[in-house]
Amino acid sequence: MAYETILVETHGKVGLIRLNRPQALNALNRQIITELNAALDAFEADTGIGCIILTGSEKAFAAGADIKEMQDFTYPQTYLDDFIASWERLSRTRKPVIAAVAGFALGGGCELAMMCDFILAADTAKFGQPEIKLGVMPGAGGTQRLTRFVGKSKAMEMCLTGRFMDAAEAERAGLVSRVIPAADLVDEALKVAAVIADMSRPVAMMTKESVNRSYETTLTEGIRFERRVFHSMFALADQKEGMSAFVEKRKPNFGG
Ligand SMILES: CC(C)=CC(=O)SCCNC(=O)CCNC(=O)[C@H](O)C(C)(C)COP(=O)(O)OP(=O)(O)OC[C@H]1O[C@@H](n2cnc3c(N)ncnc32)[C@H](O)[C@@H]1OP(=O)(O)O
Repeated sequence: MAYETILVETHGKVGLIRLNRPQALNALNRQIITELNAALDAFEADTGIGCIILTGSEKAFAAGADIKEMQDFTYPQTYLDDFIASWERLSRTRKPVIAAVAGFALGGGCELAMMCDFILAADTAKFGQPEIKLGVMPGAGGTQRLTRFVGKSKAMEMCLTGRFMDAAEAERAGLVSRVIPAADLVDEALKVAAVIADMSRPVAMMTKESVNRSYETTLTEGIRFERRVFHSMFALADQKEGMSAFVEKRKPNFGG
């Protein structure tokens, strides 16, 4: 597929997807979501890729859903088309996905970042759910994921006032895993992604699935799920390789 609104690169075992509609601060229209989903499908199918990075530009990760495209939508159209459902493709990605966020991550942009497995933020990053200022509310998981990440009080304040959170506040609140100088963001994300991509592929994917399960089940069920998946890892050659490498004082070479 030829892409017009995203740039796609591979760096060794890492797939990099860059949102690229600079004239609209990466506002998320149908085309950009369709292309993002196609790139995710391609990286998932590529056995050479072990980790994916989603990033934007220096000014904007994404300034939200495309307001100019949305402004004339009607209720029957949004319902019948199940508007936004296709965005969830990102959250169903089985390989690990890192969001590398610089500049604005607003509305659907913040929601897209939260669908990734963790967020590395540039010191320029600004997160917000300003939909209320447009007469709507978040529709791509903002009220749910933001609340789980930063707690009810902060999520409620952000969704009800549209206030932006800077990178330092986002780190304190647990929305992002780390803040990085803007100039180093993508290089650092590539380094982190390369570390993940060198791990056992099935173990990384099962670890992702297990951490995500904690958001969807009770503690007892989550612990049971984790233990069963953990047991299954002893069927993997990578478990033998990882533990032998430790005992033999060498670097493991995981085959996946
Ligand atoms: C997922 C769901 C269901 C909902 C949503 O996501 S709703 C959208 C939520 N996001 C927003 O409300 C943010 C809207 N944008 C802004 O508030 C500002 O653009 C800004 C604060 C991010 C940046 O302001 P700045 O003054 O630096 O830049 P602008 O001149 O305002 O923007 C440049 C250029 O980009 C267009 N733009 C920006 N955001 C969007 C958007 N979400 N949809 C469509 N277009 C957007 C903006 O109109 C301008 O283009 P023009 O010069 O051609 O008007």
